[in-house]
Amino acid sequence: MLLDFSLPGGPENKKMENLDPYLKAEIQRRKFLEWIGLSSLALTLPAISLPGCTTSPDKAEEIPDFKNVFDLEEMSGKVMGKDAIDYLNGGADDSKTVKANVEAYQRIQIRARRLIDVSTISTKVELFGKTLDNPIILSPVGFQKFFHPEGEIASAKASVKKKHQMIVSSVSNYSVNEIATQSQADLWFQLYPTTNREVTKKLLERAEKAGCKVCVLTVDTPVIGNRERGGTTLTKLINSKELKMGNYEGILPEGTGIDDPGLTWEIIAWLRANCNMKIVLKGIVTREDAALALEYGADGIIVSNHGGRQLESLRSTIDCLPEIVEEIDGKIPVLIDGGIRRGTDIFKALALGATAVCIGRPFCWGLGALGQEGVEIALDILKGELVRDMQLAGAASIEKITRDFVIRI
Ligand SMILES: Cc1cc2nc3c(=O)[nH]c(=O)nc-3n(C[C@H](O)[C@H](O)[C@H](O)COP(=O)(O)O)c2cc1C
Ligand SMILES: CC(C)CC(=O)C(=O)O
Repeated sequence: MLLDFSLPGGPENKKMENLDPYLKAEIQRRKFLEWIGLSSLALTLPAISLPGCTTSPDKAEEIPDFKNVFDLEEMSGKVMGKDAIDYLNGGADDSKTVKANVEAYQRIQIRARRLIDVSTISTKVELFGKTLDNPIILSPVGFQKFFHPEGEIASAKASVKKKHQMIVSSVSNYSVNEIATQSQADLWFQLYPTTNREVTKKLLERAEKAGCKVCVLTVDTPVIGNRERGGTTLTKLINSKELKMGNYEGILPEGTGIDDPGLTWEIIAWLRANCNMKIVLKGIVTREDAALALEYGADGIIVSNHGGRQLESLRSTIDCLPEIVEEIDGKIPVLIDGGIRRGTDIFKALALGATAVCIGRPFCWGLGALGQEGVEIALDILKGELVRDMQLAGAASIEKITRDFVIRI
């Protein structure tokens, strides 16, 4: 049967714990291929290979055809352990906001224009002084080794290869420095300030040393949401000796929490005084807080409800977007995440005023299914869909995707 990469210490993991991570990944891959009856593919998928394992191009057509990110979700559900699946896919309470994020996109329809030259499509966007190849960013997702042994390093390598911006979570398993060094990625850093500002300062120093120019401050996590699905998994992850939180190594005194329920808007001035990164607030869901973000000098915001994992009964993020875009009025970039599963979702978010979008679970499904290669497939699928949708809707570049392209039903 498949290897169980759920919490360390499980019966399968006992057998695996002394193995090199690459070897573990390869075994996981081979077991999976065997399980779906395509073991010959072990020789055609080149990302992680054992000595003597050769690639054979004539077998390439046998690579399973992932039509959309849901195919990756399905595959990851077969490869990963139950705890990992629940941690990844679960939300707060009854996971209604998780569903709302996805379903809300169906209440928006596209008004396509005709006879527009779409022979060349540009997906480039300008963000914080840099030109990004495309507006699809990898959201910060913690504990990625729980999904695949190569964790954040696999995701970062995929992001470099496919030219997507990646945001590293404070609670990544590999440290931001290891991820940057091994992938050569130009990363942004997501911050959970601790109650101990000296520790927070050290986290910022580590991020800056790893080359991060943008600090994404998550503002929706004064405490952790009621994660009924997966139950105690998150607490176990935070305290796990095996799946360490790389960024906190050697700096987190015993008993110091990784969230701070006392955090207020003052944190923005404190961050300004203690780092040189751009400051982006992640988790804004109202017009009022968008106004405060401007007042306190944030450089950008991400409209997010943490993928429905924090407060249940929040509106879907795409429903929150218009009032926030109106309030911000072009003064700073407004990004969005939550429920984006299709190129058309990205198109709709951009039409409603988002500068770029972030995706969480979709790239992790790829990671859980096939490691780096799976993340690459997820990114290819979403970017491919976006490009085709831009052609079909009649918008040849991102700036041409305006409000007129969508209508709410
Ligand atoms: C498994 C998992 C771990 C996450 N970890 C973090 C984190 O460490 N920091 C953070 O700001 N958001 C975290 N998030 C939230 C994501 O950044 C993002 O807001 C959310 O996944 C977007 O929704 P989507 O998964 O529907 O795309 C996490 C989400 C998931 C699914
Ligand atoms: C709360 C964090 C420790 C991790 C996280 O952001 C998440 O699991 O959603």
